[in-house]
Amino acid sequence: PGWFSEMSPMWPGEAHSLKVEKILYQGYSEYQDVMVFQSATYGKVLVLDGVIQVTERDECAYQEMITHLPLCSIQNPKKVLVIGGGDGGVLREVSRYSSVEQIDICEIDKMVVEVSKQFFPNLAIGFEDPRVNLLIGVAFLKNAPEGTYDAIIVDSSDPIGPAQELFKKPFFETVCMALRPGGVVCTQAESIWLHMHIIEDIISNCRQIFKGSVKYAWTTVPTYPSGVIGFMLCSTAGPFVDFQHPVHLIDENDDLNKSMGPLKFYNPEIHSAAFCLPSFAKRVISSK
Ligand SMILES: NCCCN[C@H]1CC[C@H](NCCCN)CC1
Repeated sequence: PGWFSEMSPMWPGEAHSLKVEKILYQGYSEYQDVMVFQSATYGKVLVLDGVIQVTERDECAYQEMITHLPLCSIQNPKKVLVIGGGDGGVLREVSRYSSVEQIDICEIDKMVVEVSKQFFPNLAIGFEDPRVNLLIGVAFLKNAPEGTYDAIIVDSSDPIGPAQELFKKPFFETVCMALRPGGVVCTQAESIWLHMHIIEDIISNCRQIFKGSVKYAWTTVPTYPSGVIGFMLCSTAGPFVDFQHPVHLIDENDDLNKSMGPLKFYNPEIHSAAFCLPSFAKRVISSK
């Protein structure tokens, strides 16, 4: 009945709208307002504090890129940590790797997990993998184990709200300590059309903390404001990581991948292309 418009001070003067067929859930967790609606053309939509998180139609772009950009850049990831990601989509993508032995996920809001399990079975399937350990809350981050993870994926919402700490320097230091030498992190890194200042801050923090590679990639997600979303890819000191040329090819015929269904978005060419930037962004990002 009507339209949902995504308005926010984070993208002033613009709003992406989706035609609503039916509101399926509305609730308040201890951290944020949670809503799910059936849209006319993008499937079900998850909204937190008025901000679109995932839609069934285009979530593949975000979940596949934020996961495979880091994991295809290293050999044989074994231990993976997901921060945020309570909808389960990133877990689904991480579970495609037979080399992975342990997937820890640290999500602040258990309502996101419960709502995803109820309304987004194709994302929550990620929680069914026996390698997954779900930790609710932030305590884990306060004393994350050092030098443990091959890869950390920070699948966060935006700087205004519960995820604001995940965009600050101390958090990047915690992530760096939790990684093994040559380990990689991939974070949700906003939009080059909307947030060049946020991106500049993230880049300068990351260049100070991560002594390996620091690269920015981006992709298209129609239902995120400005239609694009970026990723910050960093590696710690140790074995060199060339993010722009994947060293691992996902084998779509192995059992794990078959059970997750074919990749809808990610492929090796779009992996490399994701690091090509328009001049206005390249000028800022490469110079930092
Ligand atoms: N697993 C999906 C989690 C969703 N991540 C974020 C949801 C909010 C979205 N705002 C985009 C704001 C403009 N860059 C960024 C991705």
